[in-house]
Amino acid sequence: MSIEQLAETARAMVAPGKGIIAIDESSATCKKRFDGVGIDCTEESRRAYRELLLTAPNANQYLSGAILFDETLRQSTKDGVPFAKYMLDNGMIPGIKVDKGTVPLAGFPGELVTEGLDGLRDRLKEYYKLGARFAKWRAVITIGDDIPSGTCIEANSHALARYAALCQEQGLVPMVEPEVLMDGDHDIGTCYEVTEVVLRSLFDALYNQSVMLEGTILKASMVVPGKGCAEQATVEEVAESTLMCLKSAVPAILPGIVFLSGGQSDEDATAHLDAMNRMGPNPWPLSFSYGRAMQQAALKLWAADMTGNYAKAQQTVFERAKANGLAALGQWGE
Ligand SMILES: O=P(O)(O)OC[C@H]1O[C@](O)(COP(=O)(O)O)[C@@H](O)[C@@H]1O
Repeated sequence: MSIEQLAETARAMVAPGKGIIAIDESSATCKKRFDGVGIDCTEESRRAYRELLLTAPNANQYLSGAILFDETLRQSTKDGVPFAKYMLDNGMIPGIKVDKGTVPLAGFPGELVTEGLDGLRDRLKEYYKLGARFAKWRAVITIGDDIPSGTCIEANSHALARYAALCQEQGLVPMVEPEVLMDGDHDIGTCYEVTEVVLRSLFDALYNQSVMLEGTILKASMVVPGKGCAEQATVEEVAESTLMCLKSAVPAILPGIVFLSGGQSDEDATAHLDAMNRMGPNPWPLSFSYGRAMQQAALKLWAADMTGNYAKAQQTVFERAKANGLAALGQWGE
């Protein structure tokens, strides 16, 4: 796979006014979300829910792609069209979550490292055949007393870089996601410092593993105070801090940055993205790869009445996609 083809896919992922819907919850996370609204989590209920999200009428005007879970990439619409084919036919790029989740980092209480490198080359080969053109790996960094440690940051960066190099070898664009969690009572300054160190470490590791940045997308967390912090930040503060942090640590050659929502409200996730784009021009397109901030309204409606609310739930997916697509242009709420 040439770097030009990878770069083309990466640019298409962050095409103007478009972003990504993240529907790659592992079955355990999906169960947590379904339990929250009283839905039985079965292979078929997960399939039906993902169909609702992927086939929301006109949402593809604002969605360049979706991140799927392994199970979903192998599933089809109720009419028998494989989801990957449905997406490609509707102008959306199929992506796949390839990490195998987090485990405690031995010797470092309270810290996590992401697993999934063993056998990854062969899994990527298969995912490519199934239609995936980008792949996501999520590392989790927790802020707390004396953490994150340098060891945790380095271990996660090293794994991210190894996965990214394998993705490019197999023709998939890596979407590297080092998520700094919002859990905790730390202030926005602490989140800034940690995020900056994490990003510097990540780009250092990507460089060391010869990952081509032109064919890489960063999925970043925004710089925000911890959920338990008494002093919450304004939209402008979050946008300014996040932009400054990214500008100080992310090379300009990167084709784009997308954000995770991390537990922010739908409105906040959109407002923050919009504000950052209004503060541009920025070195890279800034867009979204939201999970909860794209889905939670639809999930609630669908849970309340699966048949009666089906169209309404799909309409909210369209509305969330449109709002975030406009925010990616800095034109939300005009
Ligand atoms: O815990 P899991 O199953 O890996 O899922 C974590 C989720 O976090 C994300 O990376 C970001 O989602 P949010 O926007 O809801 O924070 C999703 O892509 C993914 O589904």
